[in-house]
Amino acid sequence: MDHLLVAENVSKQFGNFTALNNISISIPRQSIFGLLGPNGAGKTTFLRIVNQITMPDTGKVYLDGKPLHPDDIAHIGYLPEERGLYKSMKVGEQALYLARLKGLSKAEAKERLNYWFKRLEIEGWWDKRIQELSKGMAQKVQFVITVLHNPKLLIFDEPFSGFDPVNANLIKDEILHLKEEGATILFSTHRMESVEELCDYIALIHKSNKLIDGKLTDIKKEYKSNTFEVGLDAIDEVTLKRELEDRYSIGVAKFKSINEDLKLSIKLKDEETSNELIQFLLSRGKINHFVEVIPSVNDIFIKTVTQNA
Ligand SMILES: Nc1ncnc2c1ncn2[C@@H]1O[C@H](COP(=O)(O)OP(=O)(O)OP(=O)(O)O)[C@@H](O)[C@H]1O
Repeated sequence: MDHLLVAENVSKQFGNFTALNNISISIPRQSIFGLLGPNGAGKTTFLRIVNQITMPDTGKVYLDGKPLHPDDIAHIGYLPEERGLYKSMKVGEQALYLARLKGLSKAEAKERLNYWFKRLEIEGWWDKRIQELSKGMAQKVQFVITVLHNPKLLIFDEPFSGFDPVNANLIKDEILHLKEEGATILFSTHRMESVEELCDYIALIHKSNKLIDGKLTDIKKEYKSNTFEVGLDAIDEVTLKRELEDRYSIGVAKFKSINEDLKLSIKLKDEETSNELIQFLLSRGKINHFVEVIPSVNDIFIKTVTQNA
């Protein structure tokens, strides 16, 4: 597979404390990669290494097949966790200044800023001072500055923190759009619903070690347990429950439905198929609901972290 970013065996100590222990992560080109982990797991440390703010003690990072080089900063857009803009400067003035630092000519910077300000509906903010902006407003400006030079790699540390649901959705759509346009995106987040909606790949870091890594759909397949939620109007509930208990491991399902029916979660053995279960249920009543239980990223996160406490 074609990877834009490859980190190999990256480790980082702060004094006696190991912040990252032998972390290897590969990010396919034009994909969205979510870096997950509890507070203090090492996510920001990893992102700072990729941005060459922190140097790893051991290990290597490659961009486009070549070891990271200071000039690569031109190809990377980084939205850091601590949002820093000069409070007394005006929004437009500051955006132009930062765009120039990224190597854009004044005319080009203006054109791109106009485009992005319009796109994010913040045209009216050009002459406001940063100190007049709310946290979410300042973050929108910083998002624009991060993506302005069309970097091939975008790195967002908690891009949604501080945003209301409308703006969080707007930024989510922009991230998807940037991917469509060719960017590769690495971001850290604690918002599991954003991971579900955005990520093609994830890695979970816990206590400086990587515990999970891969394609999100593959990880979900690995964590699912051949369990189905069933809702049915049974002809004879008591007999059916007994029959099911003899064959499968069953529990009470928690899904909501408008029917006053029997709601069960039914775990099949590895070799059994859903068709066999449906076949069995067909003659026992009317099936109103039949869905495989797919673990959420939240479930996978909690299970993995608590098992490795
Ligand atoms: N400059 C530093 N000096 C000493 N310790 C540090 C430094 N930077 C990070 N650490 C430690 O490394 C660990 C990992 O921190 P990091 O910020 O990478 O975690 P994180 O996964 O981003 O956490 P969060 O989800 O809370 O943002 C923490 O225990 C932190 O205290």
